[in-house]
Amino acid sequence: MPSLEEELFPSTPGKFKIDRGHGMSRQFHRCFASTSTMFLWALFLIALTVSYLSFQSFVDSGGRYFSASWGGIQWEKQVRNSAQIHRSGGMSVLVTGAAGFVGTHVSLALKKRGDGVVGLDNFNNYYDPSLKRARKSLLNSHGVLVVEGDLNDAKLLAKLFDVVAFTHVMHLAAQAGVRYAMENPNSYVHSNIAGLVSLLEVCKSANPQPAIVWASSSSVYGLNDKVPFSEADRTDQPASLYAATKKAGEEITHSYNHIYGLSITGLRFFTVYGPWGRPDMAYFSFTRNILQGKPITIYRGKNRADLARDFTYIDDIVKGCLGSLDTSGKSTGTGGKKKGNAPYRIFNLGNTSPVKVPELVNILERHLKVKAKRNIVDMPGNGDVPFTHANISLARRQFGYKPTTDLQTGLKKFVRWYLSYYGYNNRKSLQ
Ligand SMILES: O=C(O)[C@H]1O[C@H](OP(=O)(O)OP(=O)(O)OC[C@H]2O[C@@H](n3ccc(=O)[nH]c3=O)[C@H](O)[C@@H]2O)[C@H](O)[C@@H](O)[C@H]1O
Repeated sequence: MPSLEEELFPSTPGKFKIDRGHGMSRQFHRCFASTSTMFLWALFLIALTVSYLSFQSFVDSGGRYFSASWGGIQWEKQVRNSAQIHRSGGMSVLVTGAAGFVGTHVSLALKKRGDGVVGLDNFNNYYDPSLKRARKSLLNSHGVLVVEGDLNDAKLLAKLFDVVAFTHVMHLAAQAGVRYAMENPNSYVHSNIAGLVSLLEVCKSANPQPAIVWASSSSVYGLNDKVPFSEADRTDQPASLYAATKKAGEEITHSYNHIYGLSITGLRFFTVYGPWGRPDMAYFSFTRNILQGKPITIYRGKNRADLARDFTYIDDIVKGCLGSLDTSGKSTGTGGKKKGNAPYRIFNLGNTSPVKVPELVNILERHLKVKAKRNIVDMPGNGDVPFTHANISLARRQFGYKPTTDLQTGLKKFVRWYLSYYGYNNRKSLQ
């Protein structure tokens, strides 16, 4: 006896048996056959649509399945735990760039005083990612989860805001470095422009909207030669693409403040240094080279003038970041709609006492007890500015910002950390 399927879809058309003797029955049979065919086709199409949709959602969440590590009930639980507030009046903060230099220190300080902290970092290889992994371990050991992901992953950002109603965002993720912008300009656009906008888009739609404090840079003063640099000074002459993207960030955040009522605070950091610092920065790479007996290149400005920086110790910067978070004021919008004016602030966070680069090297030599092999060259046209010097009175007035660590003291702490981190303390002599 043929099955229903065989009856409807005979293997060869010739096998289809037609009963010529019974017209009614033949019509009925034809009608039945075509209804069943349509039914099966419909089933087939539904199945096709369902499998297409589930494949699509699988691909959409590809970031999760293919490249990294977020999503799922367990992950959400970890995010919630990390964001848990342990003091009255505390905040829950999303720290972007948490495995970076400033991000690590700020995350630890927030966690230590009882705030909830969730970190986000893409662990790119601009500099040794193993240092970022070590910072991540440090954060984990203090109960701070660092989610691995990129600012441009809007789905991940939205998910984080679904899981936690962050009160604040401390946005420190960026492509840093002044001179590297000539090598890899697109990385600055990717992180400092596109990444910033991606973050602001999610923040503006969040309900409640968080207040945002973010890292701008002293480099926005560019060719400004009015000293010390005040927030009201001109910032329309950037000397590097890095500076230009940070300046663009100030304008972009202003537009989100204006349209959506996001509370924004931009912090112009002045050459931040200290333990767990960035290996691409001069104080760090000079230390490495001096210890390895390699020469260091010291740039010199016009007319053989030494370059100078308002080097600022990390602990002072952390105090400035926390002071900014504490006084940020609320965003006013909900669901992407502005409900009133929100604060828009910009502060210098510097040390107010510039030091010439050769003097920085003198201090390192004393702490390391090793002479540097100095190679002094005229500053190439690489985006550097001759000097920086912060006026910090605005931050002092607003939240009592007062740096207390001079370069001599700060570098001593950095060198102690460096020797211990890279294992020099266990060796008989410095190499
Ligand atoms: O305040 C900022 O907004 C920026 O600070 C930092 O930039 P810079 O002030 O340029 O720091 P850094 O590279 O340590 O060079 C220090 C000095 O050493 C000189 N320098 C540098 C390298 C070298 O080989 N030789 C040399 O003389 C160099 O010419 C300069 O005079 C951050 O990197 C940047 O991300 C941003 O945050």
